Amino acid sequence: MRIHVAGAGAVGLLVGARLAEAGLDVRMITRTAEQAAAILDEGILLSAGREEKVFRVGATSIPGEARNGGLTILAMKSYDLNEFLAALDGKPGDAPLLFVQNGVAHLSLASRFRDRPVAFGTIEHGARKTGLRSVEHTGTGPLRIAPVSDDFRPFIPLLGADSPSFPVVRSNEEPEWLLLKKALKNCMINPVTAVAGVRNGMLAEDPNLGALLGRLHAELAAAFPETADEVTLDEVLALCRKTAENTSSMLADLLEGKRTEAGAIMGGVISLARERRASLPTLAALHDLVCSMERRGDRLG
Ligand SMILES: NC(=O)C1=CN([C@@H]2O[C@H](COP(=O)(O)OP(=O)(O)OC[C@H]3O[C@@H](n4cnc5c(N)ncnc54)[C@H](OP(=O)(O)O)[C@@H]3O)[C@@H](O)[C@H]2O)C=CC1
Ligand SMILES: CC(C)(CO)C(=O)C(=O)O
Repeated sequence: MRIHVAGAGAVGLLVGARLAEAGLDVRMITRTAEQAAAILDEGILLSAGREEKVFRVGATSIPGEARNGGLTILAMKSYDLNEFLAALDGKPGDAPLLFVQNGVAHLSLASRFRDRPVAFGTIEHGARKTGLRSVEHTGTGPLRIAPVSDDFRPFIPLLGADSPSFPVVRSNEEPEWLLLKKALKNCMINPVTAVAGVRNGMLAEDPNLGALLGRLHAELAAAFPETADEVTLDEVLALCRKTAENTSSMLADLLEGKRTEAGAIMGGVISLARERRASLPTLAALHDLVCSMERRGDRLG
């Protein structure tokens, strides 16, 4: 089965390379023709520790190619989904879609594709894009996949890529629940690393940043008590250690002067808390700080 990976950033390149490593027929869908040409000519260069490997995959910059059969993994940022999905909207087709964005904002998109099998995934890998066709695997964790309907069959080919360096897990949880738990972790790790300008591992080492993480955790656990047993502070710290060398996706965006997913991750969770009449003052303050840093770019003043 052909797998299209739409969005060849940190996560897209990592996923594309690891699926190709498992022998799946991968084709990247990039935003620019320049990137598609680079990937086609030279393959994806994946580095993990001291190991470097090149994986030959297909590549195109034509979004409509995702209509031509196969399963499509959407690996762009949450705010870029709409533009890409416009190429599929209203077009008949039964090709499965897997969303792997952080945050909760994109959950509502599933209702636009009632004719297709849709699943939502969470990624606990660390990935850093280092060039048009190169990516560093900076931390291993599971790709969990939860289908919107109970039918997992369309996504079974992805289980074929399961390996110690790229665990792929079939989740029996509701997508809303899976994404909420991951979003809470991102609400702790991403803004703190972004504002402090540190890699993930520092949150498990620096006492002040650790205290801030603890405060955020207590606030989120009070607002979402049903997650308390599954999103423990120890688990969040374990994710920081597993991805110690990673710059979180939010910090990476600020460093590159790109738009962040503050709205999809923090904004989405703040809205969910508001519906329960719970307030998240620490998270709201971090949200404002990240938005201000994003707007000002790296300029002083
Ligand atoms: N980085 C990480 O360690 C992790 C990230 N995530 C999540 O994964 C998702 C992706 O993040 P990440 O890979 O870091 O983001 P990146 O910004 O590195 O990559 C996003 C990619 O999507 C491409 N893109 C944007 N619009 C389109 C389009 N219309 N068609 C095709 N490609 C498009 C961008 O292209 P261009 O560069 O040309 O604009 C870019 O290459 C996010 O939701 C993030 O929160 C989850 C776990 C870990
Ligand atoms: C898993 C983690 C925390 C890796 O940095 C991530 O999801 C992100 O950076 O957005």
